[in-house]
Amino acid sequence: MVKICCIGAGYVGGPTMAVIALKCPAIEVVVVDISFARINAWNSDQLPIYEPGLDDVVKQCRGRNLFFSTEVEKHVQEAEIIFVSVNTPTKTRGLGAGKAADLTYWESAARMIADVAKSDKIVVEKSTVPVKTAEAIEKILTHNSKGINYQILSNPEFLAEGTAIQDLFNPDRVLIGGRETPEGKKAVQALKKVYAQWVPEDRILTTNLWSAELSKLAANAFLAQRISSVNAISALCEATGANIAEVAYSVGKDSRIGPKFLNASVGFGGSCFQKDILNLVYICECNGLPEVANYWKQVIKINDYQKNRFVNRVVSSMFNTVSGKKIAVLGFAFKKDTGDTRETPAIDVCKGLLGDKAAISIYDPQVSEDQIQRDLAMNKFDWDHPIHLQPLSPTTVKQVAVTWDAYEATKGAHGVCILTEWDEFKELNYQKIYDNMQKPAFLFDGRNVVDPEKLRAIGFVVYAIGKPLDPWLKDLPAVA
Ligand SMILES: NC(=O)C1=CN([C@@H]2O[C@H](COP(=O)(O)OP(=O)(O)OC[C@H]3O[C@@H](n4cnc5c(N)ncnc54)[C@H](O)[C@@H]3O)[C@@H](O)[C@H]2O)C=CC1
Ligand SMILES: O=C(O)[C@H]1O[C@H](OP(=O)(O)OP(=O)(O)OC[C@H]2O[C@@H](n3ccc(=O)[nH]c3=O)[C@H](O)[C@@H]2O)[C@H](O)[C@@H](O)[C@@H]1O
Repeated sequence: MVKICCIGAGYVGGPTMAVIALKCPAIEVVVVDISFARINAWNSDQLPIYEPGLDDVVKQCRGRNLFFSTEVEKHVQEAEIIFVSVNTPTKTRGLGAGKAADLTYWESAARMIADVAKSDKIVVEKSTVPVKTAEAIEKILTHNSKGINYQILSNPEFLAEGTAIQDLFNPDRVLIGGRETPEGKKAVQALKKVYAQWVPEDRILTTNLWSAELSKLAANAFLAQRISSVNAISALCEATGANIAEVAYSVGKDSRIGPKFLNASVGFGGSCFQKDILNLVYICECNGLPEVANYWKQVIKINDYQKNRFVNRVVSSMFNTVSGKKIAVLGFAFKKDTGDTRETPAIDVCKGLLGDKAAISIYDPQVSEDQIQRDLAMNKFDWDHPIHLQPLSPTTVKQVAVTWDAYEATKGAHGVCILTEWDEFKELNYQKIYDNMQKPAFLFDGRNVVDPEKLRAIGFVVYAIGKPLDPWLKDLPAVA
């Protein structure tokens, strides 16, 4: 039986390996992690991440050919193929701080593999890494190889959270990069054989190592760029009376542009877009390409601008101060159908409102109070380090309350901010919410989930990203 080991039982390692185990019953898959809490959760009925369809897949194969363990070295030693899916945070100190990828966790995984291996291994980069990382990993592995043959492959992951299982079952493409030597080609074929169990052959792309590594960074940069592009246009819509929904629809109808990823929002979040673009920017700078670096940097700048613009709209609409006012925040996750809050725009919006001394009441169907308090207390980029290295009981932010009900969160509030596009927010009884709020009652829709006209008919003052402005806001100065 072929044995696969995956180092890192996170959002990528867990679901990816569960799907490999499901689709390849003849392969034994062990997912290992240094976090006992994470592995315990993977072995329980309460999985450590919320992902539609994941419970089902895990239930079908856990204990059969899918295992979760903290015995990292044992399983690394036994495996023929080792996926490495550990964190690759943005560096917070030293050379490249605030931009470059911190490869500490990757390096320690590679050194551990070199220390314990007793047979030939295929080592697969599953984490998103800078171009040329494979070269560094190769050096670590072969420096003291004891005659062991290592082949490094780049097999970046393209799943999106909230649709991970669907994406893994039916990927647009699987990308495998390897060395162009006979041994390299053999390793590529071995990994291709795994995916070919369920992915049509024409969707399995094989390239050289550097193309595979760079394609992942480029794909995320292109996706994020679309959001910043539509968000930039949303600001112009508000200034001119155009409607971003109509503009995005008309633009997306061009088959060369396409309709996806054109939803204007309060800004993109998630663990990767910002991190990967910063990483790309750093790589461009290191390669003497400042113009290219600045081009991509602008995608991040517009995203920050969009989040600031939203906070400024809230504060300026409410008589230029939210001090002591209750603001309800509906949605804290970075997108719907996930409990993940990494780099969620809600963090920046809440911090902005707290900076103006608002009292915030937050409701999200999948995010716990503990997580929200951690997020609001944590320094930038600190979240992307293994959980056991993060402070256990962070200081709680006193002006923040977390509720488990949207009606409770909005009761007595002066304003409501919708920051995640959860489906249930479309179905709320907004008349009831309005009746229980302070007047004038403000609603700021950062995800365009409500119909502004219907809410205005109830009596709300409504701001919706990129939509024609409420008469209330029209006379206020443009904000940026
Ligand atoms: N979250 C996502 O949707 C996607 C993430 N990626 C990339 O995949 C990589 C992992 O991301 P996530 O799964 O979201 O991170 P994560 O933080 O959920 O999981 C990483 C896991 O690795 C473990 N770990 C760290 N160092 C270790 C070591 N030396 N030995 C054993 N375990 C170790 C941590 O304890 C943690 O559980 C990143 O490079 C990310 O950019 C790529 C595509 C999608
Ligand atoms: O490398 C990664 O981590 C992954 O990053 C993204 O996946 P993810 O961050 O999980 O979620 P997305 O659906 O891409 O959404 C990212 C952010 O953009 C926002 N978004 C998305 C689309 C849109 O039209 N408008 C918009 O504001 C979302 O609300 C969310 O905050 C990519 O879509 C995946 O292909 C990639 O594998």
